[in-house]
Amino acid sequence: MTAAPRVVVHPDKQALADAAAARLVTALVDAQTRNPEAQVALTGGSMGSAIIASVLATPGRAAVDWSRVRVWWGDERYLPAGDPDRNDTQNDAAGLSELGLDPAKVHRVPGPDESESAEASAETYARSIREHGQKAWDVVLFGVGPDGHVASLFPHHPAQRLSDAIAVAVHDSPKPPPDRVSLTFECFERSHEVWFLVAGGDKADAVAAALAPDADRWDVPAAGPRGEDATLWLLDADAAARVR
Ligand SMILES: O=C(O)[C@H](O)[C@@H](O)[C@H](O)[C@H](O)COP(=O)(O)O
Repeated sequence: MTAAPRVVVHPDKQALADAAAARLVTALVDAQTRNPEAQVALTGGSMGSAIIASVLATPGRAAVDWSRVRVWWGDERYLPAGDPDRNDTQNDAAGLSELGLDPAKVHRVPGPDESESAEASAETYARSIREHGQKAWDVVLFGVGPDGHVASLFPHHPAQRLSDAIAVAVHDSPKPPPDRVSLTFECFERSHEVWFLVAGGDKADAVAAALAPDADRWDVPAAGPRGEDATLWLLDADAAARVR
């Protein structure tokens, strides 16, 4: 069973980031009372970095034992380590490296400097998840593109359809760069909580389409992932403008 989507609207992007950060701190503390380690999948985009900056500014963050948090990414642009366009580089710049994480528990997707191909990278990443990624993610964060994409699963792109796999190489992405590695819908099914963080009027149509009762993830990938315990759409007022 998965949880039906619930919508939470905040006045603006900063309020959304701050509230999501407080929520994340609480979720990680909770997860650490259930299990030795909390497992979180981060996202790129401006919201992926905004939540990290807000976590850093939240006094409550000291309640989390950051050395017992395992960090993953839902997708990565297939670029060399440290490239400014990589999701992890942008998250690092937002303050990820200042949280006190154990670098051995920060699982980065190998780029072309560390793997022969996006396929090989996806395989290596999937292997790490099998080894260290417990039974389920505690929290998976997603940004949503104006086209309704999540992670690197794009509308009508064949990579969406891969089954029996944890991670997939994505080529010919409609958004640059063309080569990426993404977790699959199947992998995201193992999530306790799935949170979509969406701000801005340019996302209003995509949000409404994803939340429509007859939404199909082939057309609107953001309609796909759901958490077992919670599926939260954390929006600012502009992104929520067309939600009924
Ligand atoms: O891989 C990418 O090209 C981006 O990371 C992308 O997937 C981003 O997460 C969304 O477009 C939401 O972006 P915002 O958070 O800036 O709205």
